[in-house]
Amino acid sequence: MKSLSILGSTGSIGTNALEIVRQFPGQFRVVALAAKTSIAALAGQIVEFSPRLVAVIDDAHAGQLRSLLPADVDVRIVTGDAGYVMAATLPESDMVLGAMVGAAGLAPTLAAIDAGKDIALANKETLVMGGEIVMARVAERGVKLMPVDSEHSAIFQSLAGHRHSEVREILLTASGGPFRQTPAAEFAAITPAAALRHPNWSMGSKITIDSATLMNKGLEVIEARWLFDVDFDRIKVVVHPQSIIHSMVTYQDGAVIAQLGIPDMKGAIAYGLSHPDRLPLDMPAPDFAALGQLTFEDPDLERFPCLALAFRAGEAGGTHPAVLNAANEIAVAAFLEGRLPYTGIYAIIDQTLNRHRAEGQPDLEQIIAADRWARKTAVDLIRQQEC
Ligand SMILES: NC(=O)C1=CN([C@@H]2O[C@H](COP(=O)(O)OP(=O)(O)OC[C@H]3O[C@@H](n4cnc5c(N)ncnc54)[C@H](OP(=O)(O)O)[C@@H]3O)[C@@H](O)[C@H]2O)C=CC1
Ligand SMILES: CC(=O)[C@@H](O)[C@H](O)COP(=O)(O)O
Ligand SMILES: [Mn+2]
Repeated sequence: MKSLSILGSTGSIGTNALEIVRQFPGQFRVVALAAKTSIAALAGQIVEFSPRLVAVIDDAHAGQLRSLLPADVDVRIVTGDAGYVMAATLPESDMVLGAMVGAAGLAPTLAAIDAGKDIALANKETLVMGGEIVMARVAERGVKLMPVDSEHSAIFQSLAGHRHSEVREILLTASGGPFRQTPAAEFAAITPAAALRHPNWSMGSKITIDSATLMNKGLEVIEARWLFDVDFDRIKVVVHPQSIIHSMVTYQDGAVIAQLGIPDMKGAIAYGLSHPDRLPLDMPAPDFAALGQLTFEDPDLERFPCLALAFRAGEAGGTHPAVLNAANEIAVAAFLEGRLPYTGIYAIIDQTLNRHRAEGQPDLEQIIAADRWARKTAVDLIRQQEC
């Protein structure tokens, strides 16, 4: 029986993870949950899964949560950054699923590693911001870090049983998003509703917008660089609109090993939680005859410049990736609120990066300072455009 802390339990990854726990009650139990403000959903999860501890954003939401729970429910409710760290480091917990969205995932993930927990990591922003520090701490503490992001789970599976020294390159597949075939002239008029219609995956709103700009793939390139210790010049992106091949590894003899499956995150989440076992999921394999064909194309960096920007920030290193990530979070939120056009997402990140004075080999404090600076800079830039 594995005891889990699920950070981001009310989100897309979190609820899929709880569905797996529901299906395999003999394998997993939930000891801690964390969310931000989705209090009604969290109350339902507490009643169903009986965690010992739950973390929410602040005292007001803790009060709301307590008022929704039946009087006989015995759960400790904690709040804020310290509360998220408590959920991540609970002594009873064996593994922490990092499924918060955004930079908020970094501190609890590091705390969990320091506490000796195994990690199943969906929160790619953690590795974009602090990949070098995170991987060093994983090695120091000797904990397991399982990738949950579908491409990285596929790469992990495609690397198994092979020598790192024999890898030629990593091939990250990208769906291309909802605007793969949209002419650039139409980009300025793209609405949040259109950008939220991902062709293949059902996900939270931030990552769905990232998929629509191809920033998601850029963040994943940086994530792969740290997870698999491969330089940027050996990570390639290939657009594969069917999202059946989740990613591939090319070896020095030209052989390509891939992992395939239908686009359903329960596969990657279950593998991350249960490795080295494979759970008997109620999950169909792809029907290849029905699919007919799997197709591939190069990404169009002219129409999707966020991907090139992420490669540049990754290669520049230091605090650049944290700045890229923070400016992207601010710009995506502004786009979703209707305060920034789709094309403004790239513009704001680019302008923020251009103003950044980078730290070469940053420690955690410097990364957090760069994140704060980039948020403020991006907010100011968006305000100036609104005037
Ligand atoms: N969805 C997917 O299929 C995939 C997601 N990922 C990655 O997994 C992570 C989660 O994505 P997804 O599940 O789609 O996101 P969602 O937006 O669906 O869920 C986010 C979760 O994080 C919580 N949360 C948000 N902000 C904070 C905060 N500041 N502090 C604490 N908790 C917070 C939310 O709580 P509340 O509900 O209360 O707001 C919610 O539980 C992201 O990093 C994403 O890139 C990677 C691959 C696939
Ligand atoms: C499911 C998952 O892992 C997402 O990150 C997915 O990859 C998004 O699809 P895109 O390839 O469109 O970014
Ligand atoms: Mn992915």
